[in-house]
Amino acid sequence: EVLGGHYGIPKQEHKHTIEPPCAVCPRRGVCVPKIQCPAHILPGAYNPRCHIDKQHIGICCFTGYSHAAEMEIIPEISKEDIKAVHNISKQRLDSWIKRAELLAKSNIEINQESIHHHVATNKEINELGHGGLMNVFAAQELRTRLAITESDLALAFTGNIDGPFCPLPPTCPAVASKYRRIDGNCNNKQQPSWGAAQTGYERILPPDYRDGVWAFRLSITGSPLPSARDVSSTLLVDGSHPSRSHNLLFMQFGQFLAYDVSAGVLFSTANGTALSCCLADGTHLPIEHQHWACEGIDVSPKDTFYGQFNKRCMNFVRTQLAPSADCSVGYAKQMNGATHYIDLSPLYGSSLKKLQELKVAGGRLKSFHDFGRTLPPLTNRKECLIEKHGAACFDSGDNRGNQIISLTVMHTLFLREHNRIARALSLINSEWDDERVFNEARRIVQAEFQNIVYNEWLPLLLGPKIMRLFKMSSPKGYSSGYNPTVNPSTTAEFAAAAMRFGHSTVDGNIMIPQSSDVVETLPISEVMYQPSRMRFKPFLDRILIGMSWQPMQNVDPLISNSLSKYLFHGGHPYGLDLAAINIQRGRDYGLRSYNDYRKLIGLEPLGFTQYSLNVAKRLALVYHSPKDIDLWIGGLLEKPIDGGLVGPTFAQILADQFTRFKRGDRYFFDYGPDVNPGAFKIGQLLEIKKVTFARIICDNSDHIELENQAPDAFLRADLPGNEPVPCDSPQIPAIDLRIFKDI
Ligand code: HEM
Ligand SMILES: [Ca+2]
Repeated sequence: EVLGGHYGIPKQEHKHTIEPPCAVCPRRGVCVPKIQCPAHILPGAYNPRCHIDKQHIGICCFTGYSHAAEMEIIPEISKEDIKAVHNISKQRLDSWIKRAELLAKSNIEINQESIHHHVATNKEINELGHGGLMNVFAAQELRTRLAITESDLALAFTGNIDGPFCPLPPTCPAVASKYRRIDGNCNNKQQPSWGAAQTGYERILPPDYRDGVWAFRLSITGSPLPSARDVSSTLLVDGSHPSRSHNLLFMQFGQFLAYDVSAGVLFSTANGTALSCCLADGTHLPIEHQHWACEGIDVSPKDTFYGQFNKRCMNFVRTQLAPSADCSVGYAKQMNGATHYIDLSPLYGSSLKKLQELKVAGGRLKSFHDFGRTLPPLTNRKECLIEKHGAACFDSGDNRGNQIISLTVMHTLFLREHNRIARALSLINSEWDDERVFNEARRIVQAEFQNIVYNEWLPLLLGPKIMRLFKMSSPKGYSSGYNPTVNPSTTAEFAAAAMRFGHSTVDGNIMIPQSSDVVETLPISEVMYQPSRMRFKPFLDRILIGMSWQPMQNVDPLISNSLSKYLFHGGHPYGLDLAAINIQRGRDYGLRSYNDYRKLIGLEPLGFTQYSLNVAKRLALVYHSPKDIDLWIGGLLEKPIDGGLVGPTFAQILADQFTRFKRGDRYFFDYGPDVNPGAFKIGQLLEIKKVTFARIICDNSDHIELENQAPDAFLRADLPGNEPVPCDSPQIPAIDLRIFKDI
């Protein structure tokens, strides 16, 4: 094996002073898994052990579900202090913007390649982002003026401050709408902007920034961290470890889901075009020509791959910041351009403006009729790499929908599902107007999606034990567990590290069956931002069949070259390194080092020597100290937990997140009318709960070559018991839409 056998981590002996766990937590504490009570790692914290249920031990938590990052307020800051720093931050912002405008006009020859992986911005979003920046300036200024310590900053925000950058709270109707708002606002009654698009990521642990506010962290030794590219090229290798059970559809659904809940908005020029941090000759832009958001990744002249191309700089642009909803001053919080909720943002978008572009008459989504087949609408955005004749790029609620053709397939399936249901609803309820049809179809498809996430996909990721421990398994009918104090927002740790486990599951090739005995090997580097094969009639059926048979790759330190050397190469002999970008993104978001998260979940921190010899050598080659290891790297080096795909650290971060997405979402599909303004009638809910991903494929593929489908769509079709069956088999139950007749 490439990394010398067990790169994994030896089983940890628990060395607790064992006092018996409490039966009931004192002082009305709640018994939770450690990760849901980050306050337990604070010095002097008191959190006795307790029984979560018969099998699981947790800790008594007295801070509810609030996390370490938002516990107390720095008392000694006065209104006057704040006013003074506001003025300063306003000036600072003006000068930064001026500088950026000058840079945009300078005719220095920047590197144009591979700068299109990008979430769209517009004036309104950039304005909000300026609010976020002013917050950071104010925090930096306060820190130096008042000698606020880093640990104070980590714990505390100033209280509500009337600044020029406070976003207005959304106005919500007195009677909650039956339908989710497209931008995610008005879900939580007390905190109406929680989970909304363009708000900040939450955190599990406070950030680790050099200045406590926004600057990249340093090594524990005080020197800079190793280059993200060096870490990637030293610790990760290309290679194939196919999964014995999970197929490529599992991987592909994961990316679609990831983009629903997370879309880091990068800084851009004033008119929204992407920034470049590297020169045409492959070196970094001189400092005086760099935009403030540049953190171009250093590439060593001795780089095993990029060295031959004299490439010394890999483009990296920082994520924009969000002003805090409660209008307080503190460390930087990155901006999520999508709604944090699981609500199919990639299909419907996260703003009214986008939705209006996507909607058409009949309550349907705009589509492109390609000789009788429905595809997402074409777009004329210039993001598709090779603009040869007929080259297509598709529009959707998410600008990343063309990143890879198998992702475009997901968009196509759910677009067709929406239109299929809309059509059926308007037949059953002929008196409904378009708006009603659209909203009801959207509500149903969102519910189907959440059902697939929680009942099919997530159990296959985390295993039954964690599903139970975090109380995420669903009952037959309505479920309970809504908790208005739970912040549903995506965490920085989830978006910049744990959920990126998926990058390890990507295979460099997709197998496309051409006929019963010929299979085409399609390198994914040929279908990034090049989805035009979608227009080839039998392609959709073929790739769906291919992905259901083909194993995904295991979660381990093996990353396909197509991601780590050729990402978005666009015809050049090299592309970007997604692994290096993941590491750099973690530092951009102030993620703490891996060992801090181990401590958080109750595991011993690791030293180099606790890894296998080979891995230890490589780790020591790049990192100055085991306390420097980046979270994404540390997570990939862990051995998967029993019954799950990822190691314990990622598993806990993911589980914490998916509990928030459920407990913090008043519109969660299987909550009853007691909490959910859009609750389904029980009979309707039972129909929706029948819908599996296999059903979505059966109802929305072309049936040119796909007639049979494996019932467990995320498991390999060659697994015993999962043999493909005809689409009308009772093993792939269908929803009876007649139950949605409004009488
Ligand atoms: C199939 C090929 C894939 C490609 C080409 C791809 C590419 C990318 C790129 C370019 C980014 C932006 C990186 C950055 O600037 O920070 C990204 C982010 C991300 N990816 Fe992937 N990815 C793929 C698959 C997956 C899968 C399978 C998953 C999860 C199961 C996943 C999860 C994520 C997450 C959570 C982010 C962060 C999104 C954000 O917050 O903006 N990706 N990916
Ligand atoms: Ca969403």
